[in-house]
Amino acid sequence: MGVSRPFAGKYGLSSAPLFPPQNHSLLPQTLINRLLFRYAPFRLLTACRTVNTHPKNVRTTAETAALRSQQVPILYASIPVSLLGNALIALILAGIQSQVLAASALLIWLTVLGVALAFRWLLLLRYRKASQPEPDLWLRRFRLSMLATGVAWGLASILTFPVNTLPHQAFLAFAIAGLTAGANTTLSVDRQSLLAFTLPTLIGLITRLLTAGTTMHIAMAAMVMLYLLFTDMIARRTHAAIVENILLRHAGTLREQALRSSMERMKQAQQIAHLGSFEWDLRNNTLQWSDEHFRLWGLPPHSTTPSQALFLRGIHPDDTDKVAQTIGNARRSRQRYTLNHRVVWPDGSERYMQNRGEVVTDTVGNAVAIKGTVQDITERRQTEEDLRIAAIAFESLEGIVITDTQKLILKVNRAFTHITGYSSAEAIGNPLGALLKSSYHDSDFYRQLWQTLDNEGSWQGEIWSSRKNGEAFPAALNLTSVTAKDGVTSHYVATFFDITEQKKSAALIHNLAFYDPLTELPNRRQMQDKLQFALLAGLKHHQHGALLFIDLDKFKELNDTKGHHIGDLLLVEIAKRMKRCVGNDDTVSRQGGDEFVVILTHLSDDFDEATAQAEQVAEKIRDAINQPFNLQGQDHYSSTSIGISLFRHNEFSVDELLLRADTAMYQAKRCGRNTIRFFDPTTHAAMEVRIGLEADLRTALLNNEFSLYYQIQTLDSGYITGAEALLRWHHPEQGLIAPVKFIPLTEEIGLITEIGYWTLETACIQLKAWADNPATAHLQLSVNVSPRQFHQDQFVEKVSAIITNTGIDASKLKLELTESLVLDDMNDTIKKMNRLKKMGVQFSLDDFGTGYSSLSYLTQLPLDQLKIDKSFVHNLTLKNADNVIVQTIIGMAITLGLDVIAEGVETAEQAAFLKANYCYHYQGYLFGKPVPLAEFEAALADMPPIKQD
Ligand SMILES: Nc1nc2c(ncn2[C@@H]2O[C@H](COP(=O)(O)O[C@H]3[C@@H](O)[C@H](n4cnc5c(=O)[nH]c(N)nc54)O[C@@H]3COP(=O)(O)O)[C@@H](O)[C@H]2O)c(=O)[nH]1
Repeated sequence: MGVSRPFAGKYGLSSAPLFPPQNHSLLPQTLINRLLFRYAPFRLLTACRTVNTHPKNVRTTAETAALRSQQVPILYASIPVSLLGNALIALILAGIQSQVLAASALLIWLTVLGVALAFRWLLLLRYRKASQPEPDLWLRRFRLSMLATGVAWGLASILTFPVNTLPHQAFLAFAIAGLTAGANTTLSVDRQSLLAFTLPTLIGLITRLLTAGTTMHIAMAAMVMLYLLFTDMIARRTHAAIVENILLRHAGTLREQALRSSMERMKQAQQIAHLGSFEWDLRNNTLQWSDEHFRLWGLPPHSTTPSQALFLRGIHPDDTDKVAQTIGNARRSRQRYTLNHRVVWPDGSERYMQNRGEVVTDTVGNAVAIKGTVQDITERRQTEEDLRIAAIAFESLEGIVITDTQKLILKVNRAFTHITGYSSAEAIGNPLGALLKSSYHDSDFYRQLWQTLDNEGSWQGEIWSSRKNGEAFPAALNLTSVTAKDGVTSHYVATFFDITEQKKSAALIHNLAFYDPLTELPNRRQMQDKLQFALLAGLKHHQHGALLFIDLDKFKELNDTKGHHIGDLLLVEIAKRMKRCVGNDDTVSRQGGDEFVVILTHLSDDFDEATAQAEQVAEKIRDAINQPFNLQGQDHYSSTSIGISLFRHNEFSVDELLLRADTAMYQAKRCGRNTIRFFDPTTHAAMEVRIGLEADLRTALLNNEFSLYYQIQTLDSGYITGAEALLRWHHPEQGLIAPVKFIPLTEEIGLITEIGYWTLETACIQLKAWADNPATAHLQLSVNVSPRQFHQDQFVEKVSAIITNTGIDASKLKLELTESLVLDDMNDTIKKMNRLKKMGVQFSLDDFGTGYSSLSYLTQLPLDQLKIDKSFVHNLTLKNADNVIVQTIIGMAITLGLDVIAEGVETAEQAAFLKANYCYHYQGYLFGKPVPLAEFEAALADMPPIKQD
């Protein structure tokens, strides 16, 4: 089978016959070849399977398949018409031939033909039913059916050939010629089918004509053969044209499909690459956009007609000028351009585009179009940005190491080199584990580290690593495994900081927080922690511990006289000596100032023995501190007061213990310093009361809880000369509290000055009130002054201010001073008294007789009165010694020209004795107890003053 030359050339097919004749010059041989090779029934039946391997006549399998798929339906579609034609011709032929032939012969032939046609009919039915008919198979079946039909028609020439009637013979030949002519048109789509039909049909006729033997018959046979030859030639041309047509259509379809799929692929590729294309025809200002271009502008493909306005509308306003300028320049210069700009989608989101274009020119160089592409580079930009940030981050101050899955180093950053000393080249390829190794951790540590990393994907912690120079350094390390999308670990990343400085700072902070910077001893906080530990867990069962509260005696004086730097030197030396006095398990701490606390642990189970042990250590400390100190070349002697409190497992809280030791220390101070005292519960109770009172006292003045009571001072005649103002504290819970219970405390805590001025001012206000009333204008008021208040620098000024402010007659104010006050600093006392004296203030020496009571100092003081202490008055007439003392005091007063008053006069006998001994001025319960103002004034009214002679 061949195809036409042009077609074959175009499609690589050959028009050469499948079995070309070997020698064209030999006509009989050619004929034989044709008959044997080209027209042999066997050849016909197998032709569709034959593969032509001739290089110039190669038809692709696809083309063959396409040909088959076109041929078979055409052939089967021709069956109904063909059957009808066959049946009609057969019946007409049988009708005509029956005139001259036996019916039996015709019947046989008709039956044979009927079977062949029925076979074709059934074949058609089965073909129609086949869901996916296999073209080769159905073609072979078709050809077989045509061969059967051809044989049946060939038999017609043998069985229905009338021997004697030429017209009937001619009719037969005419019918067969018509039949084959019809087949030539319907079967030329497949030459094999055509030949399968025509050859047996005509060979039957030719054979019958030749066997008739007449010249006419031989001529007819020759004519039939010529007919066969020419119809075959026509059939070949028709067939070639049909095949070419089919293959052309097939090739066209293929090209179209290829083009379509190529277009589709390009569209997909553009969509995947976010690459749109455009063409701008400058002559008519029209734009063509690809689907993707629309999408890049945030629009559905071809939802609108692309235009310059649409293009510019999509550009970010800030980029419009740049875009217009770049494209304008390209248009003028005919140059290609590339520019990046933003596009704002209708929903407001922004995308980054890369726009490339080139100018198309006509033959004379005029710009006629701009073609180009637009690509969404938002993700790429983001990735580039991420990479840039990652690169910056990689070069952070943190050491970074990236390893492969074998934990072999792939990459390190500059900080890594800076910290470890290893260059990138030295590190890469080495195991990370080797870098992390140091003698600070055992193998278990590293095993757990890698295990945690493998199991949990990360490890964080502090690790000691080594630098290149062998120096170990602490690092805060973070190990993380990097997993790919499939969850498989692809890398490990180690980030670390050198925390050497942090560690140093932390140690410094710790020292500052827990140690006293001067002595380097544990400070109060650490002492409390240690004490807490000793109480909870530090002591074995039943074992005792002891807390020593140590306060230096007169340290303030050293500080004040020699300066703080000398005081600091002493504290440092004392800390050293103390440390030498205790065991390794014991703690010496500095509380602040000159206070130290020592915790002794592991003392005996036996209380007495533990007491002895603690006392022994305390004495050792006291003795050590009693040794002279050399402070900048000068000897200094110091002493301490030590309070001790013993404790056992969790018996007391830290605060309780400290309070106990402090109380004991306070006791030691009161016992004359350089003393050791153990905590005594009685003292403690007193201390607790004292502490409570102290707290209350601090708010008493503010809360107006103080008042003055007044006690009459009278002459023997009953003339009331005045009163002594005595302070009273109305405690909100405890009621009235006597001065003996709180005055000493106010002196200790320094509140006495403030309270003293309140007393003085209140008394002066009262004096002024009395002065304004003629009935009381003569009254004097005695006010007690505490030593601390009197020795205050501003005492005189303050008293003066009160006198001035209240507007009293200063001579009506009598300040009572004690002997101890006066003797404490005689010079200062005399100066102050003289200054006040000049204002008119009077002075009485209180509690006289209980102290020094020396004439020598009395003469130096500007006194007005001596007040005989009530302790002597109490035993008057009962105790001769007191009688003598009182008589002596009265004598001294008379000698010095001073007034004398006796206090504590409770009985008439006492008053009589005093009067008999020339003391005419009294104060005591006999005349009146200290009472509130109203009572005092009522008593005044009841006891009208008796005029003195
Ligand atoms: N610095 C200040 N000291 C003050 C002030 N007010 C009082 N005091 C001192 O408190 C001490 C006790 O005083 P008080 O309890 O008020 O006792 C006084 C009298 O009540 C008591 N007195 C007087 N007469 C008798 C008596 O016949 N019998 C007796 N048993 N006691 C009597 O004497 C105290 C007065 O003493 P004195 O001041 O020494 O004259 C006492 O030391 C007060 O000084 C104050 O405001 N400031």
